[in-house]
Amino acid sequence: MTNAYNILNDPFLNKGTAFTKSERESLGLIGALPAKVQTIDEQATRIYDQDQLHEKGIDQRKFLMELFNTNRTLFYYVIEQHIEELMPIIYDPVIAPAIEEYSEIFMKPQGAAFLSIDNPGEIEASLTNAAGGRKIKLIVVTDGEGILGIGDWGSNGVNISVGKLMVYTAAAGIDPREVLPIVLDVGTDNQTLIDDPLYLGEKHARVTGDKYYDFVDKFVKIARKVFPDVYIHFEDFGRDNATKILNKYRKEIPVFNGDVQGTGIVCLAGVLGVLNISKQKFSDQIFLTFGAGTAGMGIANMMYREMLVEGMDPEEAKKHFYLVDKQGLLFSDTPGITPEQRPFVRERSEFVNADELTNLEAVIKTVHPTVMIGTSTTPGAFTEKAIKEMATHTERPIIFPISNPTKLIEASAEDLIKWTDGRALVATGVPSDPVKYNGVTYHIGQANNALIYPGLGLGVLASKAKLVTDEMLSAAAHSLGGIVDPNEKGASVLPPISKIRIFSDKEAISVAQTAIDQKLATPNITDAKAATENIKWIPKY
Ligand SMILES: NC(=O)c1ccc[n+]([C@@H]2O[C@H](COP(=O)([O-])OP(=O)(O)OC[C@H]3O[C@@H](n4cnc5c(N)ncnc54)[C@H](O)[C@@H]3O)[C@@H](O)[C@H]2O)c1
Ligand SMILES: O=C(O)C[C@H](O)C(=O)O
Ligand SMILES: [Mn+2]
Repeated sequence: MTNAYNILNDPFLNKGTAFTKSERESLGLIGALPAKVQTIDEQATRIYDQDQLHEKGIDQRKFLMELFNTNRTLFYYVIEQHIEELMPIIYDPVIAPAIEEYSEIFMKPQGAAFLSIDNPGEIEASLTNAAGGRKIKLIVVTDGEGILGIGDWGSNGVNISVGKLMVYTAAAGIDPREVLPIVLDVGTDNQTLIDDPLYLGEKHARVTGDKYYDFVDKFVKIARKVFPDVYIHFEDFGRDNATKILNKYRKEIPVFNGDVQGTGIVCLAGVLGVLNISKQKFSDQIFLTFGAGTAGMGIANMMYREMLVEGMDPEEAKKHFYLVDKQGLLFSDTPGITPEQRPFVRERSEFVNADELTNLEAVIKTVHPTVMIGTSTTPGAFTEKAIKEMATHTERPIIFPISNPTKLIEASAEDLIKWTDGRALVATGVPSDPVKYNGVTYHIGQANNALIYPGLGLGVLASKAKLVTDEMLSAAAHSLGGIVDPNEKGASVLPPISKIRIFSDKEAISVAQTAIDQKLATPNITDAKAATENIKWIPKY
């Protein structure tokens, strides 16, 4: 192939119409492009205008993916110029149909590595091939079992790895040449995919048990061998595996789970944001977790640790938590308690009406939560009656319905504001428009782990941290304050996506500093700010 062909088809080298006259001469591109030499701004305007012509989000996404495949610099330039508008297109919520229809709309593998449990001997070659000689520092990996709240999407789930990595670069300037999206294809229990003649993954039931864990372990070991010091972000694993896998590796290598830890950090940051507005105390809060799965328990643990950091006795702190799942309030004798739920379950003897606590409303009436977080994948579960009940016992109810995508949200921000007469402090997992109520415009924070994992990652990579500790996670959560003015009427409980570059930087520095303080950073890294600045990638030619 000619040089021109190779360059114009390499998303890391291609500048398209922005190649200058002299570059065209020296690279053998003469005549391979139209005459006009454009600036990146001119290119970006053209791309943005074209993208706007598509009515549906999924079509906008397809158009942007073409750009992603051909010119990564311009792609990120456009995304950064319009981050608030385009993040929902490249990420949640439009990522959900893009995953469901992945096999149907497949065009290019987008540089991902597809690792099949049927061929564990190919892991090393697959990683090497997908990296194509690039030095990989960050991996996002999924096994596709628990994609957002939409369940098992098998190897289609690779799109969540691709999408999460896009946010890393757009939000925190992680170098896109140093990242690798991965799917562990261990089969699928989704009959729709098995029946779909176009499905591109392995067509058999999910492999479980030892064979599954051995495969995950092989992947981790080989990835760390092929890409020394690589930071591994696990995403959208199933409820039985997510925390188990995280705990297996987190004391040995730098790993992170987006759903467990990421959601925990962003919700803690949200509650801290609320308390800045309402001037209440963290240690006075009563937490109700609705949907005590991967994310729900990640959040409960993060809040619990914050109680301990504030000096509360562990047994006393536990009393601030109530878990509600399909079975109702979770008791020590409730069938089907998970290992993660076990430390937070209650005793029936604590309640005179324990047997009645089988639905959300009854639980609210009895335990009077001040904070309620929805991670149940159950749309409409926060009913008007339940919310009004909550609001009779607390002046400023803190309510975060964060199930994704949009169709699974427990209640809309608008309803929550109306039902509580503007008293609720709300954040949602998907972006929500501001709510106008009684002359006040309420800005709704997005409690999505995307707000915080990019900054955390930048801090981990900048400090070359050996591990990701609870202290680093806590630093990440605390770093988000000070951006929103809490005294403004209708203020958001979390900073807006439009400022994500600013707060990601702040967060990264705080995380890197914690790694340095904990002696987990590489010894020659002593200045968190400089280290963070040094590794940041900026989309420019
Ligand atoms: N905003 C964010 O950053 C963020 C992060 C992670 C997950 N989430 C969302 O949270 C939801 C859950 O994700 P997960 O990974 O924890 O899934 P999961 O399957 O691990 O947990 C879901 C839990 O909800 C419970 N549940 C189901 N129906 C219920 C009902 N009717 N009442 C009470 N509980 C019920 C399940 O039994 C399970 O324990 C998803 O919609 C996901 O998109 C959001
Ligand atoms: O992907 C998201 O939007 C957040 C979260 O990781 C989820 O699984 O819902
Ligand atoms: Mn997730």
